[in-house]
Amino acid sequence: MLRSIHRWPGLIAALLVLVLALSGAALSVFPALERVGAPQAPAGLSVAELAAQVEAGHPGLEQIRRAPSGRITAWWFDAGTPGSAVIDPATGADAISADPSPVELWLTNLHRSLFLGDTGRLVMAAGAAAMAVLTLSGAALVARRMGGWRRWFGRTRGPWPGRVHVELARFAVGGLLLSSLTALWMTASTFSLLPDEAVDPAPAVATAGLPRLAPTQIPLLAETPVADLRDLSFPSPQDPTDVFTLTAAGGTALIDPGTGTVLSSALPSAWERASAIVEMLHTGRGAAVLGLILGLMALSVPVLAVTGAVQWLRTRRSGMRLPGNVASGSAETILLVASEGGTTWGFARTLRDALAQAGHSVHAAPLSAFDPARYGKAKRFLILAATYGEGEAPAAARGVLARIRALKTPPAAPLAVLGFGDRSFPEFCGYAQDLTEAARAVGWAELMPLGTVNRQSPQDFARWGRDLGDVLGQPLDLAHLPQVPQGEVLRLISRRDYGAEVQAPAAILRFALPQLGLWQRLTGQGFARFEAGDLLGVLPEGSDLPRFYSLASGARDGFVEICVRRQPGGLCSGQLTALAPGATISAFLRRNPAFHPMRGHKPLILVGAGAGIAPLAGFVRANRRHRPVHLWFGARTPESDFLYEDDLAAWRADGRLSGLSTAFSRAGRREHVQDRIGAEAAQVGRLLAAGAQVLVCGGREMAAGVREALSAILEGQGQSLALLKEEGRYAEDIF
Ligand SMILES: Cc1cc2nc3c(=O)[nH]c(=O)nc-3n(C[C@H](O)[C@H](O)[C@H](O)COP(=O)(O)O)c2cc1C
Repeated sequence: MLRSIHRWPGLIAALLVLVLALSGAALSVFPALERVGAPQAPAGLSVAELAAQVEAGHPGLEQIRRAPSGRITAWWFDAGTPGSAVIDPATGADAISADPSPVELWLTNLHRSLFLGDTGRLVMAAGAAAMAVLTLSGAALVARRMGGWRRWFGRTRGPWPGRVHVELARFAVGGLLLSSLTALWMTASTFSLLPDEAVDPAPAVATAGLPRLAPTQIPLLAETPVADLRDLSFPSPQDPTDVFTLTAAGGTALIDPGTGTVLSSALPSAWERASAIVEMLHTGRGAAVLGLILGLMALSVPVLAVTGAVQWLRTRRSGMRLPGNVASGSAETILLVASEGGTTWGFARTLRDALAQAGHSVHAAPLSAFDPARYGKAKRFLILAATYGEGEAPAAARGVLARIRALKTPPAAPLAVLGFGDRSFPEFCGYAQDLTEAARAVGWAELMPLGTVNRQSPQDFARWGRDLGDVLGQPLDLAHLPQVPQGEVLRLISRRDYGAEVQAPAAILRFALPQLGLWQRLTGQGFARFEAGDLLGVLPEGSDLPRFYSLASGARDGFVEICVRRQPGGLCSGQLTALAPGATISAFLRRNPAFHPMRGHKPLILVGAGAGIAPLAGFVRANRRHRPVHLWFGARTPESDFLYEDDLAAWRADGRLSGLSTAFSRAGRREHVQDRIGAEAAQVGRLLAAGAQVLVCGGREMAAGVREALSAILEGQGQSLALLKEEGRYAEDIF
């Protein structure tokens, strides 16, 4: 609910709020410039002295006004010609032109009304209202995410768009709320919806009709310091009944020009005073530093808009929306989902529907939104969690384990965890296991022992559903039809074959990028945005289960490239390695953020064997900034299966690859890549000491050997692989 309140005004009024924020930020500079540029009155100068000095230079003086910045402007009528200037109060002489800056006028018109008069003012007021709703709902969402208002400035976790959004929001929210609420007040004032009009003094009774006194002879003008002055109007020489009108901090007075006596006066009402304060807070006129701070905060709005939109698109893309969700505070079953590719959300939907049909109220949410304080009516927690990397959390759920481990009191309602994984990975459902152990460690009661679903098996899921039904005391039929991801057609443009002579047939397959729609380009969906190391899901003919291949190219390369080793009896690898140029396949993209080089210029140690070179070759190809990259590559013989041999030589020559070490198991020294790493331990050690990140891709045995070789080197440096992993400096992509 709160999220919808935040999302919809944000999406609908985004442009309006952006115009308001950016023009407001630009306008905030003017009061500061005026404050710095305006000649200030010397201390103790009275209004009478100032008026006398200005009148000496401009006998036809009509009005003097002092702005909150201290800037004094005078208007006069000289020989039938009107004139005006900013006055230097120290001398009474003209200082600079009183004409407002055309840029400021243009910006003010844009900011107030989009140049559309009253209609524009109402539109901008709607923008300000949207901004107020956004800031209030945003503040509540930040507090919820951080685990309460008291942890407002706590550490943020999770994927970057959400993190940047929260980091910025918590600093800017106060200023944005102040700006939007004061804008609404000022609009109400403009449309006379507030009783804040200036209280005029009662009309003056007749003046004495005597000749006008000099300003210095008028007691009230002599007593009033310039610092209190707002406005002083002079009586018209042609009208003997006209008076001096002085508006100062304390109110407005009408003064008989012939006697200097106050004929009538009025104090400003509380509303008028409040409106003056609101105007000062909004415009920064009279509070230039505050204005600049508010302007800076307004500059966060474009970043908030972009990160908010990216987050929204990501959520949509990963299917994290189950319509008809019950609010977190009223649901009895809390269903939390940790997913990277989105398929677990399909299972969550089936489970939610079955539970709802059985009469349960279910709140489904991403696991990253887990917050024990929010589930007032919870009777049970169900966590569906996929596993990535090497037994790790999907990117969106990173940090949740630490939050569970830090719980002082576990939720009262018991927990069941269902892991989604693939038995071909060494850490089958490793993340679900970690969640179960963390929950047990903090004393969170178990509703059911850990369940697992291998390769999205509907049978495994149905079996777990029956067990859950037994615990709930009512049958639960979970008939889930896994959704086959929508593939796009990729056409093969070239292939390079290797390894047939050494019984390790493999091919580098290069496909043309599919045609992209405008929406895909704008949102970065599908093949619009990918990097080497991401995964290509290929749907083989005759199976609904996709097979994943690491990408050897990024979108910037302009093609989609993978390496495929033909597995004996392998359905997908058999079909792929039989493709002729011009043939097509159906495939989709899956991001794999756990296996990307970290940003920066620290060295990369790339280790791969056979077809495992694919993502590593992609990293080298993308290394246009020439960070130090050293590749250790293993194959059988240099003649048969040295994949990318020519490309590697070219990248070595142009500086994208700084070092290449090869290991051939059936030629020369007859060694494996891990042996080469051991033999070159000194160089590996130097790179590790320089902060290198290690990325390993290949078979399981090779990865185990590499781990062992690296551990030996790290031990010598007082380091460990576990430490490296913790710092995000070691990642594997194993098949
Ligand atoms: C790059 C990658 C790494 C994976 N790592 C593991 C793993 O270490 N252990 C495991 O059991 N499953 C692993 N899996 C399998 C996924 O957990 C499994 O396919 C899951 O159903 C995906 O759910 P999702 O689509 O909701 O993210 C991995 C899958 C991919 C694509």
